[in-house]
Amino acid sequence: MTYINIALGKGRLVDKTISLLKEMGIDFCEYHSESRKLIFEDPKNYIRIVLVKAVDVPTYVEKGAADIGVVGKDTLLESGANVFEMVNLGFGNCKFVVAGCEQLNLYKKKLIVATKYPNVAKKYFNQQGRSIEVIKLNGSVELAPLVGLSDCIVDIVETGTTLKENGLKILEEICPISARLIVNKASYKTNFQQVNTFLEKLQAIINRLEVNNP
Ligand SMILES: Nc1ncnc2c1ncn2[C@@H]1O[C@H](COP(=O)(O)OP(=O)(O)OP(=O)(O)O)[C@@H](O)[C@H]1O
Ligand SMILES: O=P(O)(O)OC[C@H]1O[C@H](OP(=O)(O)OP(=O)(O)O)[C@H](O)[C@@H]1O
Repeated sequence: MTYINIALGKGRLVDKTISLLKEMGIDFCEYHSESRKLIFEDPKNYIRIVLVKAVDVPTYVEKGAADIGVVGKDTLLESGANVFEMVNLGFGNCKFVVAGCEQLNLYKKKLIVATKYPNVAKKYFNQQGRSIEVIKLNGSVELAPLVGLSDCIVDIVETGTTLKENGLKILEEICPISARLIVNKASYKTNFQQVNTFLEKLQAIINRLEVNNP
């Protein structure tokens, strides 16, 4: 048996992922949320987790540094990584939207869009034949239209609190988002049995949780 390496983004998705793994009988006894350690192992189950920046999860998996990754659909779409997307984990639910001031004309000639997700934004507008100028930001994106940096934003919305507190509205919905389990293409072939057993166990737990929590 070899270890299965799982890349997890340090951040919002980590606790739910570790709880889900625990339901599967996989336990990283040394792990706690304040730890600065980046690798944890469950030697009984041959599972190792590596904690990376959320945006880097697709890279670790595509390049084979991890066999499996847990990543938001937003990050996955933006990365365009060449990986297998295998399971919708059903948490980390939010949605991609275009947001701005209520009276904004989204069809104005040169729309300036601020976003952490330039590829997603370009694809969405270009598919509709609308050309945009993208300004790439790394956070606090809601600020951009308020200070005249952009006309609107493409970002994720969960509760809507950030938009509301900054006087912005959802103008268009792009697509729903949730956490996804991704698999390296080579690992899926060369280590099929071990990876597939893991996926089957995981799917069974997700099905059970859905039945108990519809
Ligand atoms: N407000 C939110 N509500 C629900 N899910 C969210 C929210 N923000 C992000 N997510 C989901 O959780 C994933 C991980 O978010 P997290 O904040 O940990 O990383 P990040 O967005 O890359 O942030 P950072 O730049 O701080 O590392 C996102 O890719 C998205 O799928
Ligand atoms: O609808 P809400 O529940 O308010 O959540 C949405 C906010 O959460 C994310 O930001 P994050 O907290 O990751 O901060 P960031 O500005 O650094 O991206 C996202 O970019 C929104 O700003």
